[in-house]
Amino acid sequence: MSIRPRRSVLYMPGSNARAIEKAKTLDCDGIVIDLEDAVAPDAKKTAREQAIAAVTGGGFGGRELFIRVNGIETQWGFDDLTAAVKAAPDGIVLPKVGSAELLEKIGTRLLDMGADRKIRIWAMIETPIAILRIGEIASAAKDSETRLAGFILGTNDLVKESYGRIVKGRGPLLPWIAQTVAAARAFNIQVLDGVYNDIADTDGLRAECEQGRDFGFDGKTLIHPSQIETCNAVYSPAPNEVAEARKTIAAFDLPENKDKGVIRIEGKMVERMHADMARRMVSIADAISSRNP
Ligand SMILES: CC(C)(COP(=O)(O)OP(=O)(O)OC[C@H]1O[C@@H](n2cnc3c(N)ncnc32)[C@H](O)[C@@H]1OP(=O)(O)O)[C@@H](O)C(=O)NCCC(=O)NCCSC(=O)C[C@H](O)C(=O)O
Ligand SMILES: [Mg+2]
Repeated sequence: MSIRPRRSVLYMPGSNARAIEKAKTLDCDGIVIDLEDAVAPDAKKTAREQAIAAVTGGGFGGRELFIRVNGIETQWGFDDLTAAVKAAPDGIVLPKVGSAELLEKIGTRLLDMGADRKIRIWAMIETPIAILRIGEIASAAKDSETRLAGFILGTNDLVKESYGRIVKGRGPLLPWIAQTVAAARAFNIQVLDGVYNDIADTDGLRAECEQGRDFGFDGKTLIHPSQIETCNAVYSPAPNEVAEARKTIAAFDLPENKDKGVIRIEGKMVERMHADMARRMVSIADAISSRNP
């Protein structure tokens, strides 16, 4: 089982050259250079040029590199996509995806452009229509030409579009969060949680990271370097959890347990599915410790 850590994925505006440069030194697993909502209309062209120069220039080590383009229907979308394809980041993030057809259309366009096969597509789930069609959108991953690798939740836009409010604990969003994670898992794609806007509130960030982790997210998107440490800590399996996982795997590997579906370890019932969960946890822990930032 090979897993790439995506505990912490930091956004930065493509227009902010200092932030892009600083990202090369930060302990995050991924970086999203944003051309969309964090960039004012007058700065769109500069942001695109800076994003492309940064990706092409490299220097980001093992951090996964994403460019978030403007929606393809906007005046900037097509030029952003064309430029991103040339720069060839690991992922292109599409904002406000509302249908599987859009992903198919983008997939065809990437093929026509001769885009490097390594470029994956990440769909932002941030509109009510995306929530209503979440299973259908995730099912686009069955068609490899869509290159759909994962979902990124856009909680700011979701709250805006639903006329809701951002509240501690995210009560109003929980059904949508659950739907998004379930759809991603059903079609075997990754899923990253939305951002936490209150940069100074470390306790609130920790609570939200824990909530997202417990829902099953692979990691969280972030907006400020100060959020990385907390997020990495929450999304890294704890040493005692990893030790327990290794014990579970070893127990099922014993010859006497080879044909058993369930065993008792230190007083607890453990089934083979727990061994599968343990293997996943160990893979994540190994991937984190062997990563090269
Ligand atoms: C939110 C900010 C505008 C705050 O900026 P500022 O007050 O200037 O930050 P600091 O002075 O605290 O910065 C300290 C140093 O850290 C660097 N920095 C700051 N932010 C970043 C960053 N995101 N990436 C890399 N480096 C960063 C500063 O350059 C300072 O460094 P130094 O010069 O060495 O002192 C700002 O943090 C920011 O712009 N954040 C990202 C905003 C963004 O990209 N938003 C888009 C995605 S959020 C979203 O909406 C998701 C989704 O679509 C949804 O709908 O929910
Ligand atoms: Mg958004």
